[in-house]
Amino acid sequence: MKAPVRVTVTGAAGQIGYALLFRIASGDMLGADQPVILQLLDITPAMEALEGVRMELDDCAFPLLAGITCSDDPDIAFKDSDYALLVGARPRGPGMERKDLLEANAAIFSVQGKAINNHASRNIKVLVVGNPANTNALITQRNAPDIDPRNFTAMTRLDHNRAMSQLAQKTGTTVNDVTNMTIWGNHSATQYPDLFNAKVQGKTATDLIEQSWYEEDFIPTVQQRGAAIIKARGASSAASAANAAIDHMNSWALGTPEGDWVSMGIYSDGSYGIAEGLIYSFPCTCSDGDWQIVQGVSIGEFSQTKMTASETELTEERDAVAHLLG
Ligand SMILES: NC(=O)c1ccc[n+]([C@@H]2O[C@H](COP(=O)([O-])OP(=O)(O)OC[C@H]3O[C@@H](n4cnc5c(N)ncnc54)[C@H](O)[C@@H]3O)[C@@H](O)[C@H]2O)c1
Ligand SMILES: O=C(O)C[C@H](O)C(=O)O
Repeated sequence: MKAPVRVTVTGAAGQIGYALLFRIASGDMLGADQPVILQLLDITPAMEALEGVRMELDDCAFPLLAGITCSDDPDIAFKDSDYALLVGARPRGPGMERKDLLEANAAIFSVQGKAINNHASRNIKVLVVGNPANTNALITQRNAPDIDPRNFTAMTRLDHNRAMSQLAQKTGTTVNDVTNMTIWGNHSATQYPDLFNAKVQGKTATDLIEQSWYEEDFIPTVQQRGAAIIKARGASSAASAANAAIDHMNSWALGTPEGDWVSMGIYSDGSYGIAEGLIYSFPCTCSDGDWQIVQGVSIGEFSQTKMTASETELTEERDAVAHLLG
């Protein structure tokens, strides 16, 4: 058996937390041979509810669960942490865009970035789920200057998975037939799901569908899926968000399959002309616990316009939180 790793989850008493913790503890995220110590963070008024979640985790008798701590202090929750899932943040309600949460949530991530910088493992892998995820990841990264910026990522895997399902349904196939999906940009309504490079049973997706469906149905459906779920459920996505967080960390830690890639919001190195230092979603392969941006993906005029629009939005979000960027 491997030595246990420390996994911090913030917002652990919330609805995504409830769908996430049991899957981490059962081995879905880091593998069936990797014990975990859960370090759970929430705010002081949520401590009693968090204690209830801890009791339920105990009651599952997970063989891989080597310990649980619950705290309202980020300095304790991030101590020696190897993996961190930053979920704790306010969700949006009907009629809001995710960037409307910036003011309410941004301060959380500057505090947590500092705690990570001061207390976490130098190799920590951080996934930001709390919205607006890309810019919150940027704030976290900029407040942790002693840690490699590559270790800070934002979740666009839910959008990636949504796009795969929509394409599979349209082409009468299953998600097992869909590869090379890419979400470019921000986890927002400007995100760009790219079907020019996606494949269904090895064939280019855009050869199998009409351009009108792509532009008028597929892209808006993927872009607006979060809002559609809020409208239908009266609460934002939780189980599918937790599932995507598991997928993101699993790919990063254990690798992506040969010939395929995943979408990750990562620190831009200037690839595809995207401003360096933004947290932007790119196609990525992962191996040996590290990610690489897939190079040489073909970008036509249609794609370029949409990729730039999302980059512009991220630049605006970054400028709006300049005071928190360390
Ligand atoms: N990136 C994505 O794809 C994606 C998908 C779904 C939801 N989200 C976002 O995830 C976030 C959480 O959603 P939820 O449905 O679990 O919300 P929720 O309200 O059910 O839970 C949020 C939890 O965070 C806690 N919290 C608040 N401030 C905190 C702080 N400073 N430190 C630690 N914990 C804190 C709250 O007490 C609560 O327990 C929201 O911002 C939501 O918009 C992102
Ligand atoms: O849409 C939201 O606000 C929640 C989440 O980001 C989602 O995409 O489901």
